[in-house]
Amino acid sequence: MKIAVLPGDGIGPEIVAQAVRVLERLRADGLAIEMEHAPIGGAGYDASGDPLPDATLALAQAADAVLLGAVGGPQYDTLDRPLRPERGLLRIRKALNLFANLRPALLYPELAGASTLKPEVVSGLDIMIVRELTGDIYFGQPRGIHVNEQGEREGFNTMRYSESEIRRIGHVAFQIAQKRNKKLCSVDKANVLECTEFWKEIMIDVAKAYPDVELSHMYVDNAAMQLVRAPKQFDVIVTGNIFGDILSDEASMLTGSIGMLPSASLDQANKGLYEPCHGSAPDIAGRNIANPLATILSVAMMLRYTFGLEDAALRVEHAVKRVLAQGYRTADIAEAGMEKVSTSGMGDAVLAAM
Ligand SMILES: NC(=O)C1=CN([C@@H]2O[C@H](COP(=O)(O)OP(=O)(O)OC[C@H]3O[C@@H](n4cnc5c(N)ncnc54)[C@H](O)[C@@H]3O)[C@@H](O)[C@H]2O)C=CC1
Ligand SMILES: CC(C)CC(=O)C(=O)O
Ligand SMILES: [Mg+2]
Repeated sequence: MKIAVLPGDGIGPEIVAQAVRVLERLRADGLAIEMEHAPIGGAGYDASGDPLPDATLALAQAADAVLLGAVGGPQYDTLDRPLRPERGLLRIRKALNLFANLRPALLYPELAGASTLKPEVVSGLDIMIVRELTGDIYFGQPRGIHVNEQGEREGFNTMRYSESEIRRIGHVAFQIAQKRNKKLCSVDKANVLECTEFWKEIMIDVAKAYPDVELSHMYVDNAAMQLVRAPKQFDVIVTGNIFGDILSDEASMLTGSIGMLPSASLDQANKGLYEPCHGSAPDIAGRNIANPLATILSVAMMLRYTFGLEDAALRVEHAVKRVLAQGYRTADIAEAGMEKVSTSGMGDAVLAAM
């Protein structure tokens, strides 16, 4: 199992270090895991002037799976924007054809008090957000900032989806729904945006191949509201790139913290890139206080989706559950009066629980 490890920036190296310890422990217990590190994002730019250096992309392409921390930081938010996502993060997603982004928002019962919602509203919460990851307004051309016909500067992006892009993410979502509670909600803004009107039309057509799955539709503004009103009405959500990006950050708070939300980004053959849903958190970087559990849970997703090692995935997930039951909390999930552990302290606890 060849794993490319790309820690990135900000808290990326801190949280990835804890996930690597988990992989090392699995290796010590017999799994044939090989890891190689490479820079991405600001680390790549600082090393070679490129947020996705050729050697990093080649390593990721040759690997079976990629473990990523996060990229970005205020030092790169200059006018020339050296880390424009289409040069780094979006580029690696496209190059590896990672069109299916799975973001499970699962509430560990031990964290019910850390959720922004009342325990009775969130207890038992288990939503799978299936986000299309290589299309939509994040990739659509044309895009840019130019002077328009009135002589005024304007910025513009293009929301677009081809039929085949919608169909393939639709099939992924329906197949996941089949294995769960056979309920799929497609989120769009079909009342205003032709692109998502088309999305809805194709989803309805894909549904014909899955008569056992109940397909519903919801506008994204309502979905954002329903997620905080009555989130347990959802089981599997399928949506486009930008809506999925936003709704998954929102859903993370139902589970206690964005530091709890892992993700898998998969191609057609389940080769995958695994990363927490959050960013590089520059506001807490370098202080050993970030929550590494989303990244550790991303390792569990890697074991499950790319390597088919369900037992190893469960071992990691059970260890996370155990440390939460034992009362270990990083600052983001600590309720008032609870003792807080550091990033590495949480890693120690997970390893001990394994
Ligand atoms: N996949 C990626 O690499 C992503 C990168 N970014 C980049 O990250 C940078 C910061 O972006 P933000 O909008 O601030 O989003 P962010 O997700 O990095 O942080 C938002 C808030 O959540 C907190 N947070 C995030 N992860 C946490 C963790 N593991 N433990 C505890 N608290 C955590 C942060 O401290 C911050 O208050 C930007 O440069 C952005 O472009 C943002 C999202 C995804
Ligand atoms: C470049 C952005 C699309 C990264 C992000 O916020 C995400 O994938 O969640
Ligand atoms: Mg995001």
